[in-house]
Amino acid sequence: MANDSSFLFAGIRFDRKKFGADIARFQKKDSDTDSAKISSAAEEESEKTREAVEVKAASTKKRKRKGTSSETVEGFNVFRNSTSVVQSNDEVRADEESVELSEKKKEQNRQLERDAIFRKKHNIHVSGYNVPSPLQSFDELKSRYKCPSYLLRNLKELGFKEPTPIQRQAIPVLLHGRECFACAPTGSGKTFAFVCPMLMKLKDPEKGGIRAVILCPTRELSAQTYRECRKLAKRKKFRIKLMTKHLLRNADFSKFPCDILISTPLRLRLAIKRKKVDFSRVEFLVLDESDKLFEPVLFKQIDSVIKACSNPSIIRSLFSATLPDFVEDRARELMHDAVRVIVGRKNMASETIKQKLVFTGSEEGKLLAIRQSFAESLNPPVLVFLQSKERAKELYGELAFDNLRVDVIHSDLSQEERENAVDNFRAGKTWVLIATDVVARGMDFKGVNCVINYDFPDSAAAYVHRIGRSGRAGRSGEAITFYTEEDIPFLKNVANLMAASGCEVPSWLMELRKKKWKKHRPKRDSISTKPDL
Ligand SMILES: Nc1ncnc2c1ncn2[C@@H]1O[C@H](COP(=O)(O)OP(=O)(O)OP(=O)(O)O)[C@@H](O)[C@H]1O
Repeated sequence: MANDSSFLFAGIRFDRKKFGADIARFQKKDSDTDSAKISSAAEEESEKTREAVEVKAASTKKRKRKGTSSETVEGFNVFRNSTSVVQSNDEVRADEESVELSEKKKEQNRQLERDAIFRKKHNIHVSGYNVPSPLQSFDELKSRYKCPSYLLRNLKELGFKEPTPIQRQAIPVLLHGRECFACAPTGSGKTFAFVCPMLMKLKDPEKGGIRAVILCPTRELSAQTYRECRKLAKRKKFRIKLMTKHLLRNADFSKFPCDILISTPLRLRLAIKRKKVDFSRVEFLVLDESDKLFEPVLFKQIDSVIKACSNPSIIRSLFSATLPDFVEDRARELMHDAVRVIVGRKNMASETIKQKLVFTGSEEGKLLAIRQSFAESLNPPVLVFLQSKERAKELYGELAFDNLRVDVIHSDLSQEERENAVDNFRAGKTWVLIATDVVARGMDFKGVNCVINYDFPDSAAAYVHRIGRSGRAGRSGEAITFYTEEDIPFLKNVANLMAASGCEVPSWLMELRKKKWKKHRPKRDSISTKPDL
């Protein structure tokens, strides 16, 4: 009978854990009833049999596993269905690891979700593999990336309380050693977005050659970036150098300790060609206003710099407020596993600028309109853009005697004259600065209240960058664009940019047809009212 019962119960799994309460109840009754005794005996028997079977199974399993694992069977744990489950240490660990892994995965997914919500809130769009989480605050520079205190102190002194959207995303990307191409509106703090990770990664000053390079399309912008870098690196003895004509001529580049070098592409190209400057140790290369640098005229120059920066672990980044597709394509070819960061919409004008179009009919109409505008309400500083240096000089010739504090900047001036023009405008000594596109990009003249496009810009990018000299760092600004008959084919292009950045545009403008707009610099009548001698 015992054999019979053991036969009957062999293989039956009774989940003692699950039915623990019932077992206790039955066990209590067992003492009173025969049937209960029988059942208890049967269960005991079954338990013995089960144990025997399971020990056998375990030893078989152990034998099977011999050679692959020397772990001993710990014992019986869970009874599942009708088969015995015996877990080795390995299996237990594997189970634990898989639980841990799935927890980790779940937490990663939750973090991805939080990042996506946060990015949406700040209008940040990213693409690329495994993009690092954006910064919630500058405090995270310390908690996540051990930012040195000198830099945090400098930030405080500059009055930077919260990171701007481009800083929130581009800084972690670069700190993770990822290459990056980024597009964010004018005046949105792109300079700090690349200087901050650069300073953090360089850690301390070193003597062994050039370690980081920032390329800017104009001398004015190079000089500005140099000043910004020095402000941010205050209290740390980094060797930050601006490649001037003087430096290029006189420096001994065989012994040139330099942590960060800022330059226009032409000067670096000359440094490579004439002075055989070694760029093979460069760890960071930034192409600021990258779409300008990728234009054919400058591309040859930057190409030689990119090639000279041969360090295989170099981190390259591209920044601009306008990022045409051809630049993205080049960037992808050039970079490894790059992250793309776009704030707002690509190639969009800043939303803090009130934009207006004014029909002036003719060149005379433009001069009248600007005089009238200044007479009614001159709210300096005002920046006026023209399409060529000749026209800038002509307008200056007209306005210089109008009892305005007016100055002019263009490429025919000496370096010193250009610097003076910028400094005087910054200091408020000049109210109206007449300019060519030489100061259209990157220049951070704080508090420019109004930009006047005296001559219609020659491209969408030129429009976005010119008007972006006002309305910076969250401040409001104004942009007025004069147009004549010749510019009408391209009005729709400006209207689209205006509408995209939230300005009201008359419906008739939106109904116009859009025309491909590039290098629109029509021959215009002279501005000068003085008789030719
Ligand atoms: N986090 C911040 N908080 C407040 N101000 C900031 C912050 N970051 C930068 N700024 C300020 O914003 C201004 C514009 O910054 P920056 O010149 O870097 O803009 P940008 O995006 O490079 O513009 P552009 O496209 O015209 O070159 C500067 O005066 C800078 O000091």
